[in-house]
Amino acid sequence: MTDTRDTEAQDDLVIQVRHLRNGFGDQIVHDGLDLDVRRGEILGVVGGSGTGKSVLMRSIIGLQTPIEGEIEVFGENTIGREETEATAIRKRWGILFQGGALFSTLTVSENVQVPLKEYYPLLDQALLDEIAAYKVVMTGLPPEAAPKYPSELSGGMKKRAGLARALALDPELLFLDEPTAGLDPIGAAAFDELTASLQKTLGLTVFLITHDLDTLYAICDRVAVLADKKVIAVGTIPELLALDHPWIQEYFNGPRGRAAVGSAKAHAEAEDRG
Ligand SMILES: Nc1ncnc2c1ncn2[C@@H]1O[C@H](COP(=O)(O)OP(=O)(O)OP(=O)(O)O)[C@@H](O)[C@H]1O
Repeated sequence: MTDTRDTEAQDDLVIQVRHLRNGFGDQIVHDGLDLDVRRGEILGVVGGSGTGKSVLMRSIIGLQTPIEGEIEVFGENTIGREETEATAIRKRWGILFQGGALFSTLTVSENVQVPLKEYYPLLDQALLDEIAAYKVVMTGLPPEAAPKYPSELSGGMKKRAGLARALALDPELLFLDEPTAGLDPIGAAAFDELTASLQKTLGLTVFLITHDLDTLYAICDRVAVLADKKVIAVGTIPELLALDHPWIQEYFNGPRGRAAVGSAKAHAEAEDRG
């Protein structure tokens, strides 16, 4: 995509977005947006409401056709692909949409089996049940949750069930759209820990849209900031804090930002004490 980038660094990029332009009618949401996501990182994506975080994710996963720009995932261009090629790429990622997006008429186990049946139609039912049971337990749900319907689950359990479905195909890349929204602080911290531990054990790359400062401090390797229709900065939180952009300063140094630093420090100290 860029001639100047050396091959090794490019191999290390799971997502590359260049010159992205998106809009709806007269409204331009992205204009000249660039973003790299590195293999094995948890990248937090932040920005004010309506800055186009979800539209960016939808563009990367092929649900939104950009007006202009290039997007590569796993080194493959994802825009305008033949359906069979697009399917091969889609198999390699999992998505947790805002709110979990579970099918309400299916049980948790059946929800997890949806992508398995779509991509592997010949798998027999016993194996499907077994894989679903494994994914359910892997996301910290009790095995008894598998035959339950979404309406019988708490908000946190629904998120975990959504995550189990996102992990159904053993993806390398995970998209999480506001995974802790609507969870109480304890549930949100537990979900963060789950994300971090799955990322480590499964070697995942994670694209994580969030408004949750605690999540950024607790588990994100780098943070990308969307503003002015672009990614205006990407880096670790200390790197971002060194910039004097007003939104970044207000976001990280406002009262909620300072509280998140305090809770991250307290958490680290508690871990040190064992
Ligand atoms: N299908 C659509 N049709 C028209 N406008 C849309 C559509 N999808 C998104 N938009 C507009 O694009 C802009 C960006 O939306 P998006 O949902 O990506 O924002 P966001 O940064 O994810 O916001 P939030 O943090 O509130 O979830 C908004 O102004 C939204 O109204």
